[in-house]
Amino acid sequence: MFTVLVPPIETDEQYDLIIIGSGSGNSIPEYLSDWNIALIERGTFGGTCLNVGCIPSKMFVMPADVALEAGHADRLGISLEYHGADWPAIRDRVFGRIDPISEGGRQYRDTGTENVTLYQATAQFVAPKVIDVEGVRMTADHILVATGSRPVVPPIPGLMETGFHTSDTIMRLDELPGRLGIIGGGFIAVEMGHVFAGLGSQVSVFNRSDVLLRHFDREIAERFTEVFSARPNVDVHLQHLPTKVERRGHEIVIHCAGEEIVVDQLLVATGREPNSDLVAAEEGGLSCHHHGTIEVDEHLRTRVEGVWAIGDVANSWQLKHVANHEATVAFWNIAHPDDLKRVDYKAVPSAVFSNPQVATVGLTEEQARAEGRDVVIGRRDYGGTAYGWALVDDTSFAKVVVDAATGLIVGAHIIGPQAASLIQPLIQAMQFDQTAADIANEPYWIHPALTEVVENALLEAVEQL
Ligand SMILES: Cc1cc2nc3c(=O)[nH]c(=O)nc-3n(C[C@H](O)[C@H](O)[C@H](O)COP(=O)(O)OP(=O)(O)OC[C@H]3O[C@@H](n4cnc5c(N)ncnc54)[C@H](O)[C@@H]3O)c2cc1C
Ligand SMILES: NC(=O)c1ccc[n+]([C@@H]2O[C@H](COP(=O)([O-])OP(=O)(O)OC[C@H]3O[C@@H](n4cnc5c(N)ncnc54)[C@H](O)[C@@H]3O)[C@@H](O)[C@H]2O)c1
Repeated sequence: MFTVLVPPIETDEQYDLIIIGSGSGNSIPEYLSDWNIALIERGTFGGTCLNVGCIPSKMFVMPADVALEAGHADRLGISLEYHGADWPAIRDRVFGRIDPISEGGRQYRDTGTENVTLYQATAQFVAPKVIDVEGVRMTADHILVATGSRPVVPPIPGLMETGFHTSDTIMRLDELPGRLGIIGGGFIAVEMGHVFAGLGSQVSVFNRSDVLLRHFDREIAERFTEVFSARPNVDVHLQHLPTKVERRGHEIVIHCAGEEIVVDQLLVATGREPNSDLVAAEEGGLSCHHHGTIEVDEHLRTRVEGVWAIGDVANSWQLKHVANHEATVAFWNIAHPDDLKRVDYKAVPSAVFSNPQVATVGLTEEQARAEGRDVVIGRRDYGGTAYGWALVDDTSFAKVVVDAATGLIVGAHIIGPQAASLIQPLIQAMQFDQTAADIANEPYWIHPALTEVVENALLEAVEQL
């Protein structure tokens, strides 16, 4: 499998294992406690998820959910009023929790783990299996590349001169902006759009496709777009991208489809690119796909013997639970060359923590049909179950895509409250090859819990088999 075999090399430093990146790369297992390890991190210790990604963003989503729900309380017959957010207090609570965790992790690796040497600098390959860290050349029997990804900036005229935020900076704003422009219509655009609109900013979203969340099941993307666009403080521009952005004093003017939209802050959320270039992967003999991810096999080995890659720099999922799974597999394989494990992408789920919430696993209905599968669709509105009546919900639903030949679930998609949790039994079923009929009919489903939405979607599919 390896196309590059590297003979022993003389360098300044020699380790058993070099790890580049302290996000998922930092989950060093106990069984490596007697290995001599170098951990190299150029930025804030702990990586994206902890510092600028999953964790802080969800801590902001929660107050936005509560603020939005206050505005919906009248449908339950109670009167609540949202009086606004103390943004600095929310921000300081979130980062007051997170920043010490990052710093604690940094200190632990710096002085608390005898077998680990922490370098706070940029690592770059200068040759296969040779890394340069600020002039120090080092090598190791194994090198794990876990350098993650970074925001992509689209080539919109005036953007660079005007200045803008990405997800790296938007959560640390000094004050809640009165008006926020967002370019993009994917995960970050709708999660951050929810946060700011929910807390009171006027949010204008600019998205080049005809729906938000366009990679999701079409019916889900359309429903999401409809509900999100109807929210207070939200203004969605579809099928048009800004042609120019400019600063006028303290304001930013976005030119789009003949209109000028004026905002106070601008967030660019148009995808993330892998940090393979930051580690000079090609100098190290590694080969990259055209979009920049490092090529790995099912054991997470690169083409250079002893060099491994995981997480956003190696996969296109760009999800933390995938990076975590890959870290577990790669560390195991590094330490157990005679018992290599394979990565498992059989049922990779994801969830968008916007409002409404969305969760997905497996094939969309369109993908399943495009593959030529004979599928049946089971669908249930939240409003068609007892708990949905309690919620007074008329927009949420769950949908399962079931292979008619095998009875197996090939995809599941949910939009609505607790979608990310509701989908879990369907992920389990797909992983363990349980049929839709088995999981609909065999276990108890608690009455009248919201999970009855999933049970009924399954039953509807099973009736058609
Ligand atoms: C706003 C936002 C919200 C998200 N929310 C979710 C979510 O809810 N659920 C989910 O599953 N995923 C979410 N993600 C995605 C998730 O954060 C990433 O998939 C995950 O963190 C990737 O982990 P990683 O270990 O590959 O990389 P990272 O955690 O990014 O770690 C890479 C580290 O390598 C360092 N580095 C890079 N180059 C070098 C170099 N040359 N030398 C030394 N160090 C280097 C970087 O500084 C960084 O600290 C979110 C992402 C963002 C941006
Ligand atoms: N809840 C979660 O799991 C979560 C949350 C946030 C981020 N993430 C991860 O981080 C990744 C990055 O998030 P994201 O929202 O930046 O990416 P995304 O891929 O979800 O969405 C990118 C958006 O930008 C648009 N776009 C792409 N190129 C463009 C261009 N040149 N000009 C204008 N628009 C363009 C796309 O059409 C899309 O709407 C996600 O793919 C996801 O894997 C996950």
